[in-house]
Amino acid sequence: MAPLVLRTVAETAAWVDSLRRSGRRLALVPTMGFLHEGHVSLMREGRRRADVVAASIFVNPTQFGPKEDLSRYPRDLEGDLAKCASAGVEAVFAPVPAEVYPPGYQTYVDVEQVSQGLCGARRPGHFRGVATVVTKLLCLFKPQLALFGEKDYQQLQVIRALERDLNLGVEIIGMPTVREADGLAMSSRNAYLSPEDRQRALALSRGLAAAQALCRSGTRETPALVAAVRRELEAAGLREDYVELVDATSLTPLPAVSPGQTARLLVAAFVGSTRLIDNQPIGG
Ligand SMILES: Nc1ncnc2c1ncn2[C@@H]1O[C@H](COP(=O)(O)OP(=O)(O)OP(=O)(O)O)[C@@H](O)[C@H]1O
Ligand SMILES: CC(C)(CO)[C@@H](O)C(=O)[O-]
Ligand code: BAL
Repeated sequence: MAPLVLRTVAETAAWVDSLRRSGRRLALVPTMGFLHEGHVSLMREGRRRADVVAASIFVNPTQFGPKEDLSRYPRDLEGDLAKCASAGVEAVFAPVPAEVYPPGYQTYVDVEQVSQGLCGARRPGHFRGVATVVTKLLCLFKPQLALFGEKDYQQLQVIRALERDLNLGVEIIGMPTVREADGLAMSSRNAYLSPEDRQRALALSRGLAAAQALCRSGTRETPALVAAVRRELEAAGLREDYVELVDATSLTPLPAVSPGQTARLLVAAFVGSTRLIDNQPIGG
């Protein structure tokens, strides 16, 4: 069935109220639209864990830097609604920016520590925008659970922190990265890639796999693991934004992967003008 499309905060609040009166458990999947199988995996898991799934489709202006791709970010509401329908989504919040940030809007959420490095360092203000809109969505929908992808690994840690620090009482579920058959992490921004760039973009997942193989064979020091990723980026002619090995929860940089440690290797790189990210657990 086609999902109910909610355009305003007032309509959404009324829908949420009636849902709460019915006692049904709600799962929320926030997105920026141009949906792919990664998003659909979150929706299906939400359907499995709750009675009702709602999604938001909102290209959030506050998380884009002044020179980033806000105006050309891919959009396809009609196609997205069809995908939501087939994933069993009951309602989709698809507001215009002024509905989320009306004149006089002045409240922002800063998650201090986990926002600092990685994408936070490379995209100043990005996680302030993400944390603000996600807090607003969680307050509006009051879901029992909300699902996010590990593809945006730092974002997931930022959202876990804000939920905990603000006592929002929402279960935050992190879901594994859905990949194309050749390993490329699915991402709405893959739509920007020419066929040649699409091939070159494989260097991100290939580099992470090479580092993991190296680690499994006993090389556990950060410089060697990072160099394994860099080799793949360089061979494909990609421009590195960062390659870092960090603790999987605090995201603080690690000098090496210690035995039994949960570490995460993260990469961001430009394929032409398109910035892509990927990550994976490493060691263990
Ligand atoms: N390949 C994926 N596997 C699992 N979850 C994903 C994947 N891609 C995105 N998600 C998750 O879907 C949610 C919405 O993400 P978003 O709409 O920004 O999609 P995106 O493909 O990450 O877009 P972008 O290309 O702008 O990074 C986020 O929680 C994100 O982590
Ligand atoms: C979580 C999110 C929907 C907030 O705008 C966005 O950052 C995304 O799509 O990952
Ligand atoms: N998927 C994270 C949203 C962004 O890059 O702005």
